[in-house]
Amino acid sequence: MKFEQFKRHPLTFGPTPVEPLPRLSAHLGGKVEIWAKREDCNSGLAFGGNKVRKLEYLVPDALEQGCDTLVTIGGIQSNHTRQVAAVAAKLGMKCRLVQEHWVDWNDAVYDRVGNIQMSRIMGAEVELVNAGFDIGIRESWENALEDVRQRGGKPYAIPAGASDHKLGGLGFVGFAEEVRQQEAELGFQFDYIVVCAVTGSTQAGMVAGFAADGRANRVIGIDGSAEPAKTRDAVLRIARSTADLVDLGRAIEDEEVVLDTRYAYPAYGLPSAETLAAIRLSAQLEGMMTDPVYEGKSMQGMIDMIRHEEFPEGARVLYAHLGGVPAINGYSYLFKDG
Ligand SMILES: Cc1ncc(COP(=O)(O)O)c(CNC2(C(=O)O)CC2)c1O
Repeated sequence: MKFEQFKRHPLTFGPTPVEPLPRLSAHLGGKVEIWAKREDCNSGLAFGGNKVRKLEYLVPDALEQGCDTLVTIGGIQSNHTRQVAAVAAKLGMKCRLVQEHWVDWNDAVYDRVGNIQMSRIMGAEVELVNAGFDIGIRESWENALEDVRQRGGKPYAIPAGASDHKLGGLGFVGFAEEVRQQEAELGFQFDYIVVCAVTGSTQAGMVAGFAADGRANRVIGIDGSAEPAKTRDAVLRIARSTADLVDLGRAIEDEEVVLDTRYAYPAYGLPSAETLAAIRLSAQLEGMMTDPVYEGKSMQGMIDMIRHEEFPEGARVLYAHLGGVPAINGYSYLFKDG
């Protein structure tokens, strides 16, 4: 089916803005022109983010099935679970969130601020589970689905990051379509798109979407999982299934998935000194906030690649800002001195 034929339930304000980052570009030598596409400003639903764009294509399925409860999973400071809670509130549906201990981080307020705080305020049923990081299908999530059924509810199953779902890549096929329209208005094409990848369907949707004009391998994924084999497998699998779904007309080749594994250290959810430096640089030069878990690492990667001249001179690089800033409140100690 053509992408345009898929049902979309509007949850975003419309096409997300693209803006130049001239001060950051100049600070890094002025040889690469950096732009940002602001998925972090895509919706009024509890600060929005990349998952709201994905959920626009899952919601019609949930409504058609007559589901009454959105059920999903993430870490304690999951942006994804917060966005699902917001969408459930907006739709008048119940929400069950499984929040596992994905990050070995002991900030005093880590489980009381930011994303999980908002999810609770929005009325989600938040269940803390003592299990470690894994982007795969979890028993805790399957138990939650069954518990909702046992209580007479009709759950809609949303896996981590809304990624391992038949419709999970569609939102970011739409991202690619939007970029093409914006490029036509701007009068040029972006040479590269830089995006953080963890559960995979954001990059996967972009790969499938940009494959339409031969740019699949211009989507530079920056691994944030620190388990890159799992993330890469997910991106490739979801890109291939999404390409089939939208009748791309060809298979996505393995080498069309570009995932840079250099920047996820020391672990998922834990920033390095270089991540913190990237967060501060973007904030102080462009007033653009990023986060210690996801966008701080993709910003770190983009900055490092530019400093090492890994992009050709004159390249236009589009940085996909996917949201994530609410989690920064759980890392307050790291910024106590600015
Ligand atoms: C702000 C932000 N930026 C990038 C990503 C990575 O996206 P994918 O999971 O689609 O690869 C997330 C994901 N977050 C997860 C979550 O539980 O919040 C799915 C892991 C994100 O929240």
